[in-house]
Amino acid sequence: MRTAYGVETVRATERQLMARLPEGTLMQRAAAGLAVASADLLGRVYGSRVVLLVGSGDNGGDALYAGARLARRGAGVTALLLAPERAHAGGLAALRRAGGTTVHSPAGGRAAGATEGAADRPAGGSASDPAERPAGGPAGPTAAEVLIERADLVLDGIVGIGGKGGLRPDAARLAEAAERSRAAVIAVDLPSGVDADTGQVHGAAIRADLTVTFGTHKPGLLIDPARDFAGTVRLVDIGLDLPEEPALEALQHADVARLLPVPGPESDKYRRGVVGIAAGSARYPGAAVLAVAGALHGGAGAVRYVGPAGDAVLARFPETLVSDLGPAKAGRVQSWVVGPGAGDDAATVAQVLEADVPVLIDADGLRLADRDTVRARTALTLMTPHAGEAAALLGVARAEVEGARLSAVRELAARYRATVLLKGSTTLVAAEEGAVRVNATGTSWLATAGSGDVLSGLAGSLLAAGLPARDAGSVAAYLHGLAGRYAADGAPVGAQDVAKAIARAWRDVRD
Ligand SMILES: NC(=O)C1=CN([C@@H]2O[C@H](COP(=O)(O)OP(=O)(O)OC[C@H]3O[C@@H](n4cnc5c(N)ncnc54)[C@H](O)[C@@H]3O)[C@@H](O)[C@H]2O)[C@@H](O)CC1
Ligand SMILES: [K+]
Repeated sequence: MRTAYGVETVRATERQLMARLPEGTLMQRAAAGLAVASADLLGRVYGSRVVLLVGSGDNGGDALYAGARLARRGAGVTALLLAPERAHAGGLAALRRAGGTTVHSPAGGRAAGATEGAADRPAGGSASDPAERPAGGPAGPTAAEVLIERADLVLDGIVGIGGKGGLRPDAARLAEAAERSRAAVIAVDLPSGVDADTGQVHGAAIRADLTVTFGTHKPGLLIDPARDFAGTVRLVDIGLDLPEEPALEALQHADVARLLPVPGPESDKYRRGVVGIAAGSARYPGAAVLAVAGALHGGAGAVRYVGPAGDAVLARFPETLVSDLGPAKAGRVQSWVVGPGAGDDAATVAQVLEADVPVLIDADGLRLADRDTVRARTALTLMTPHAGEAAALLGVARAEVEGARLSAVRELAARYRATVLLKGSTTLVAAEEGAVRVNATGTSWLATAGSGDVLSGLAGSLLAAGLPARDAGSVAAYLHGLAGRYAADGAPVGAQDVAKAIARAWRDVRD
């Protein structure tokens, strides 16, 4: 299991540990790990050009100490100090002792004002806003920008877990220069400008190829949009003694393998669970077929279908038990999936919600379900909205959900007293309490019509097999994401192909 802890927890555990260790030990551990990761990325340290972006906190300290280690191995290291008077004193001294140089960098000075290797001098004037640049003619690159442009590696130590809001203008300009440069960019602890706890990005942020994070992953490193800024994430152990329950957790192959329902010698189709699918309409029969396709691959012993698309379902999947009597009279099931392609059939949704078994509500079902009835249910409820549907359920704009996915999914779970799976490039699953699960196996090719119907069937099937809602949702998202990758293989993919590839995902996870 990959886990992530929020800033408050990191700070508390760091305090405990620091009280027992000589001063500066943790920063040295962090810097050592950062230097190793930098050397790995550079390949050859000797003769390489390394630029450190240094803010006013300990994040900058990490960068300076790592820069000192690289300088000792023969790299040419220049630190751009955003606030020289507040830069980490010990780190500055270490860098200078190792032969590194420092440059004052509110990015105002023109390139002519900077000489590479000029130690301890301002890189030009103090103008830090484009409006303050010398008038007349297009402004050339600043000294800092030229250094970044020529670098092989940029270490982003502008701000770490102490960051508040988006980057300030002078820091934002360095982030833009780093993005333009061909240099590899390593974010120290997390990309400056992203919110460690939520994954929100307010304005400019560093775009990293690699993030070297200390002690634990931070939630923001696993959730979009911030995840996209982090690149590959490498965790450096600094010895933190973290509490049992993380803020966020991400299943890995071994976790999924442990959770998958596997039939024993005594199993028959009823003991393995029957999943009921109440989906599709005369207008959208395909949604029923796809939900059934997902359900057949989810580990339940049988799939029961109710709705107007029975013929279409049977034509594709003759093993389905089809009924046209409606959910209440269809026969026993251990879980229901309701909503995909349901159109305006509110009566079916209402009948399903009355059942005393776990219910998965998706798509049209999310719109048609009576909210008080959902809240009052005693059996499990799993809701599977995409960002647009989540926005409608919360009464906010879609962009608000997309920008703050973690708080949106938590809020939905609390408001509807349900487990909620929020679909997207990083799918999140939140129950009313406990760690939120994040899934990152997906691919953007999965954003295809019908793909969500397959996911619903799959997750519903896992519910019927007896998995709790959080496990059913996160295991389904994991398998579905993998299946999407296999089916797409770098090219557009249809939902049916995703359903077919679930078996391969299942086998790979169990191997
Ligand atoms: N506390 C510890 O034991 C350890 C901390 N470490 C490092 O220390 C970092 C935390 O250090 P700090 O608490 O000093 O905080 P940071 O260095 O993350 O940031 C604080 C400074 O950044 C400035 N700042 C805040 N928001 C900004 C923004 N949007 N734009 C520009 N500047 C901004 C603040 O004015 C403040 O001076 C971690 O992320 C990690 O890199 C590591 O050395 C490991 C050990
Ligand atoms: K950083």
